[in-house]
Amino acid sequence: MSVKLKEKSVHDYVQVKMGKKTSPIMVKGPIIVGAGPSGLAAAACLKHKGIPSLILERANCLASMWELKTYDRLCLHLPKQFCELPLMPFPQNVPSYPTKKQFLAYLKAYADHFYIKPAFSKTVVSANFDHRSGYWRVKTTTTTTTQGMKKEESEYVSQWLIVATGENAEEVMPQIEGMDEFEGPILHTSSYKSGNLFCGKNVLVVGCGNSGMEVSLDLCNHNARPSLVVRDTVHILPHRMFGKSTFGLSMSLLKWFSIGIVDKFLLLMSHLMLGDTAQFGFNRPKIGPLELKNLYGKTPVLDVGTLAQIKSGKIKVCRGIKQLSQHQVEFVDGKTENFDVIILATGYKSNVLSWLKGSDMFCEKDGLPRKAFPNGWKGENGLYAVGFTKRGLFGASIDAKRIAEDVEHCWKALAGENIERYHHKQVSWPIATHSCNKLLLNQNAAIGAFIALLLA
Ligand SMILES: Cc1cc2nc3c(=O)[nH]c(=O)nc-3n(C[C@H](O)[C@H](O)[C@H](O)COP(=O)(O)OP(=O)(O)OC[C@H]3O[C@@H](n4cnc5c(N)ncnc54)[C@H](O)[C@@H]3O)c2cc1C
Ligand SMILES: NC(=O)C1=CN([C@@H]2O[C@H](COP(=O)(O)OP(=O)(O)OC[C@H]3O[C@@H](n4cnc5c(N)ncnc54)[C@H](OP(=O)(O)O)[C@@H]3O)[C@@H](O)[C@H]2O)C=CC1
Ligand SMILES: O=C(O)C(=O)Cc1c[nH]c2ccccc12
Repeated sequence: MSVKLKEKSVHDYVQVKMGKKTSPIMVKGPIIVGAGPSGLAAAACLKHKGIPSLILERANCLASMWELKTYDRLCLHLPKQFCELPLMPFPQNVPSYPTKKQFLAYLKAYADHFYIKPAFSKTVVSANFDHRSGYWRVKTTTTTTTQGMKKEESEYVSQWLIVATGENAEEVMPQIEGMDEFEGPILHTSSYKSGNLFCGKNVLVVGCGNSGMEVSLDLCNHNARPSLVVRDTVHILPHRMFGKSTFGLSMSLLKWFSIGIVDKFLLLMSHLMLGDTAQFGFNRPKIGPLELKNLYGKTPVLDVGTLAQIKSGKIKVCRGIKQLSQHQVEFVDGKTENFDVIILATGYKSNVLSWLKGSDMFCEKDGLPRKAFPNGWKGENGLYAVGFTKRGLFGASIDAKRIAEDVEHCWKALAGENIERYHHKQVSWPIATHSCNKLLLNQNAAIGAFIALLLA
């Protein structure tokens, strides 16, 4: 059964002032942290089941990682059917590998379709489960610049908390000896837009994941002189094989063959199509590409033309960095070279541990769920995680569907006890006198204040 609810925006939530203290904002349905693809997918799956939710987002736009932290030439590496969110496919006129702009347009249409209206500029700074009340208490700060810098603090309360802040929430900024002495700019790929700013410059790109490889190619196409730091082993695969996407082909093969066999096939094809990558400085890991992704989440590089530029000598490959000085970089093999700019393509990390308190669902080492895929989505006390599977957008969609189903069980229990009253007596929804809730919850201000008192 799905329960139709009146649409609500964050402005409809009740906030009660009690003296100087602002009362918590009671949220109907789950609080979702993050308005990226994962948060949107979770909100849409819930909405589809008639369950409202509230997304808290630190940026002032949807999918801020895609909007603000990606380079101009970025396209999805995987075909669109592996990147669509639940319940709404990409439009047919979008190409197989959507551009960043097309992907963002799809996400906007998705949010509009499901009437998802996140609360923007709300950075979640802490989330605690209150065992007394059985509710999650989520604190945010808002920084507004309209009347100078103004910091506002708010608290939101719900019995469900869905973490959707992503595997790429913060940049990994390595500490390299002599970094302070280097006189040129040092930037992370999250602030790199295009090679046109670097024409004629010697640029060192640190890190050879998909970002580092593609940024090196972009620099090359804009007549900069890139060098790429490769400190460890990496799998490079052709982006396409037999006119099909390597990823899509692998997924089809995995239906029939073991991961070991598919990996052997991928390595053979890669050798035939790209040659021995070790000759160009890319030693392959001992574990095959799909197995490595599966076990450790390390994504193989899907080559979109970088290797050809390396073969032609337009992009140089260097070993790990030993230290930096004013203009120079010394590598671990003793070589030194002058550079104008350093671009850190050193990846990203989760930020969950910095704000989620009192839960051991996430591992202290990497801020990802402790339980391996496909079980990482569910924690204790109404806590969920979406988009931490190391399986890209496809993994996020799987999580979102599971979470919505799980919340629905509890929501239905709620509905079962209140549906009669909702329909016949026209009271506001939900009035929670049910097994999942430990508190009476209404959106009316007086009860809001009462709960605020309990929580204080
Ligand atoms: C360059 C790049 C390209 C990629 N391409 C692909 C691809 O082609 N296919 C694929 O499947 N995957 C791809 N990925 C993987 C990527 O992780 C997903 O595409 C996707 O963005 C993940 O969505 P998400 O919502 O989990 O995280 P994000 O998109 O990172 O969204 C998380 C949101 O949470 C917000 N947030 C973080 N902390 C807080 C806080 N404390 N309070 C409030 N809000 C907060 C952030 O501002 C952000 O808007 C790519 C990743 C990168 C970096
Ligand atoms: N079009 C697309 O679909 C694209 C997708 N992506 C995805 O975005 C995610 C992030 O990718 P990306 O930004 O490349 O990050 P990754 O984490 O995939 O790669 C980071 C790279 O930096 C290296 N590195 C880290 N620290 C250092 C250091 N101190 N010195 C030298 N090298 C270092 C890592 O090496 P090591 O392995 O040794 O730690 C690794 O090669 C991935 O999932 C990727 O697939 C990215 C770009 C395009
Ligand atoms: O871009 C990413 O990081 C992704 O997670 C997408 C992805 C999931 N599984 C893969 C296997 C090979 C290449 C990319 C991916």
